[in-house]
Amino acid sequence: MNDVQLGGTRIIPVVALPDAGLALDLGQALWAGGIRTIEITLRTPAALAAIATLAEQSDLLVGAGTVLTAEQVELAVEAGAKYILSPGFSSTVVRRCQEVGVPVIPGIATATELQAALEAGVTTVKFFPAEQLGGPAGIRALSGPFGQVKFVPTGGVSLANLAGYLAEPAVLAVGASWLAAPDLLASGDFAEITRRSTAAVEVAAR
Ligand SMILES: O=C[C@H](O)COP(=O)(O)O
Ligand SMILES: CC(=O)C(=O)O
Repeated sequence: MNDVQLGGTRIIPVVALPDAGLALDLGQALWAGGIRTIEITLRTPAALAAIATLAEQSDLLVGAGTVLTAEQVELAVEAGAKYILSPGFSSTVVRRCQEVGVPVIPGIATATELQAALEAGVTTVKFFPAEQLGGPAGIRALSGPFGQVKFVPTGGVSLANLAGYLAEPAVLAVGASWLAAPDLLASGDFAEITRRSTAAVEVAAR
């Protein structure tokens, strides 16, 4: 269920897209930089249309983020999302994903939430907000009692600290917004999105 193939690069750009018309240019810019997956957050009205566009017209593995309700699970999957992410843990969201048969990566911030996720049958979780929760050391600490869990740290991950996260054996991939930052999307600076992607993929390949 949770064996999401995160495109090999272990880097998930987390994107709040202001306009679905940007989706294809964004997808191409990320792909050119070696990125193979994307998390489109349901934080903007453009999100579902952007998911549909990228699912149909790009080779990126498209995930839907900030999924907070069972209805949003359905809408995201209908639009073409191949995996679902949430900032926190909701047994309702997880159950709907399991019923629909789509991999889900819920967020956790504590050992208690992680136990709830395990009880719900989830073994891959988002660690959010990662930097504020202690970064790689926080993940290492949770990995002691929860050795079977894979983490997707998100929140405060940057080019500067990326290598430290990826060096953790329990880290499946990281999520981060700096690759396709809001100011780059607003100004249409897709070349910079490719540059940032290339730099991140280079670090991940080391
Ligand atoms: O809401 C936060 C995003 O999910 C990712 O965090 P970030 O902007 O610190 O990379
Ligand atoms: C926090 C995050 O990445 C999400 O909203 O899914």
